[in-house]
Amino acid sequence: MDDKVHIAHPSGARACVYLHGAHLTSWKTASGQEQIFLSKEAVFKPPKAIRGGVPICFPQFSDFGPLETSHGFARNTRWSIFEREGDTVVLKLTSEDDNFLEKFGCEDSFTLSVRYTITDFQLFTRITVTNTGGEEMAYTTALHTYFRVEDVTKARVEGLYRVGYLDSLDGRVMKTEENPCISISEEVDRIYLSTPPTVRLVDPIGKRVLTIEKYNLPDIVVWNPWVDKARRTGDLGDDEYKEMLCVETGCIKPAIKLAPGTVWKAEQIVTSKNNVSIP
Ligand SMILES: O=P(O)(O)OC[C@H]1O[C@H](O)[C@H](O)[C@@H](O)[C@@H]1O
Repeated sequence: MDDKVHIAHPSGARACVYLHGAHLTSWKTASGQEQIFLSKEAVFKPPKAIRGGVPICFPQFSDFGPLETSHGFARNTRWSIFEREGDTVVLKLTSEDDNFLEKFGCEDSFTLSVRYTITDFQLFTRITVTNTGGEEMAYTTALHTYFRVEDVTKARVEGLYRVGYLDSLDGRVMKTEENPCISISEEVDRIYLSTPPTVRLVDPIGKRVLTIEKYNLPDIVVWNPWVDKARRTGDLGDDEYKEMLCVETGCIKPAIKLAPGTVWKAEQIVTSKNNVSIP
């Protein structure tokens, strides 16, 4: 059975999603430009998560939850195809698919689905969680998107000015963003809380502006491993940190609490403007 799904839009836009993790590894807009970073050293062998693309962190982001598996197990597990049509694919993972209790200590009963749709210059992602059990379910989640940038030292994230963040490199103490534009010149690992509905990633050398809109995903992680962490990360090339910037939309703090039988939905819409001249 094939382990990946290709979706296409009549404009020429294309995307590729692996069943392993429902992991989007490539998104090319109608201009042909790749928007997503995927490490040349990525390992496509479960249970290892794929380095790059869009890992889905569920039912926990990092260690924000009771599980020992960082970022949860959805990214390490094979999903099934629920729907597939032209520009859209919907993948599903349910707690009945695998023994998540024995393997990861997860007691919840749930259905998780992710829908990807592409248009000429947009990528729509919708996550739906249904609590199919009899107890309240608590979880944290994120779309851990590795955006491709031509030169991370010239890239910037806009829209987080004056937003509070937990600095994961400084004991997760709360700080406030003092810069209207966040630029990267060292390792950065921050969880911005209660962020505005739209942020922008500007990549001047790649001549592109990505607008990230989101619903029900209040938090944003900005991560770049920089030199030392890239060297320590086995499935990332030593210099590849220059070509990537993670801007991860999520629900991290506080955790979501989902009553039995209820449904939670969240969406992210990324619009990429290509071939723009940026000063
Ligand atoms: O190496 P991974 O488990 O894929 O995690 C990669 C990164 O994910 C997030 O961005 C976290 O904030 C980082 O602390 C972590 O290093």
